[in-house]
Amino acid sequence: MIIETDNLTKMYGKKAGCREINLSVGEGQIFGFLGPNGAGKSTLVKMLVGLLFPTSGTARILGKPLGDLEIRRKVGFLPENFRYQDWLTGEELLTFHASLYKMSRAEKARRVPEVLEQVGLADKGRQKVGSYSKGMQQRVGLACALLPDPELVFLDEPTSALDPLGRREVRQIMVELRDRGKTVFLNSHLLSEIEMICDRVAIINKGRIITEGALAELLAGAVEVEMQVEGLSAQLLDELSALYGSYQVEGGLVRLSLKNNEDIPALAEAVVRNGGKLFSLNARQNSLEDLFIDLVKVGDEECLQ
Ligand SMILES: Nc1ncnc2c1ncn2[C@@H]1O[C@H](COP(=O)(O)OP(=O)(O)OP(=O)(O)O)[C@@H](O)[C@H]1O
Repeated sequence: MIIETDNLTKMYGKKAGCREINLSVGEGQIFGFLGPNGAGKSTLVKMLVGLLFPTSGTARILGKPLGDLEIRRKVGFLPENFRYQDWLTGEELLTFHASLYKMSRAEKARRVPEVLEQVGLADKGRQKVGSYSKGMQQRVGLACALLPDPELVFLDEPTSALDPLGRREVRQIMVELRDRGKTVFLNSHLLSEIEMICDRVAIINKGRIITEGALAELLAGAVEVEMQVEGLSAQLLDELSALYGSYQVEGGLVRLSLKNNEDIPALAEAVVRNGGKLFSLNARQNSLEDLFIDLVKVGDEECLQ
């Protein structure tokens, strides 16, 4: 495992940053870490990159305990609130970060132009960071994170300042990293972005992980169906109720939820067998946004009880 945490907890005085986090992130995947504002995402990432000490619990990164210096050289990090030295040029900033990574002179000379190219700033390296747009500053931050060709890279909202084209380019960079066997730990509020590229996700709310798994499996459940049916008999409605629990009828439209796509043929068959005329059937798979809102809402309601 590339990241393994065991009951990792951070308390800020009496307030929890995150509690009893047990996560495993495997090699060569893009792992999406999401949660509402103040849920504990940055707290966890800061502990994993060594900026905060856990209050209790342990974690291993690339097989070594937190704080191992050799491992830190193999880890990249783009923080959420990036702010770099305005007076340095892009090249100078990267050269400084390369020194922090203890790169040799030759390595610096090779990697700095490479990462500038990778993030689309090849012709801006001699320009002062203070004159960069917000999107360019985010790109140079990403370049810092990619500098050591990391085995594991933490990206906290890496596309928040980028235009749609820039977002696509950064997604492409993340996918390329994964294709080269690297692991990307991605914090993002852009659920569509997470849905597009992540292999696994975890959702955190109020400091605790509330779900974790392969994205495809998490989204495999609940399919919302809307059917236009003529001839809705009591017998048909009884069967729908017996098979699928609740349903709603409005005019000739019937709406219900199925556990997954596999149940669609049986539903159509039940309508026809009970004398219904099926004019249309539209099925919509739950999106990550639906899942996120449902889970976070349930968590909040439980807290109020
Ligand atoms: N230095 C700190 N001192 C006290 N409380 C803190 C500190 N940093 C974070 N917190 C609290 O810990 C909780 C988790 O904060 P954290 O910044 O990890 O959330 P987040 O999920 O990253 O939020 P966002 O999406 O808004 O960036 C919040 O309740 C926050 O107020």
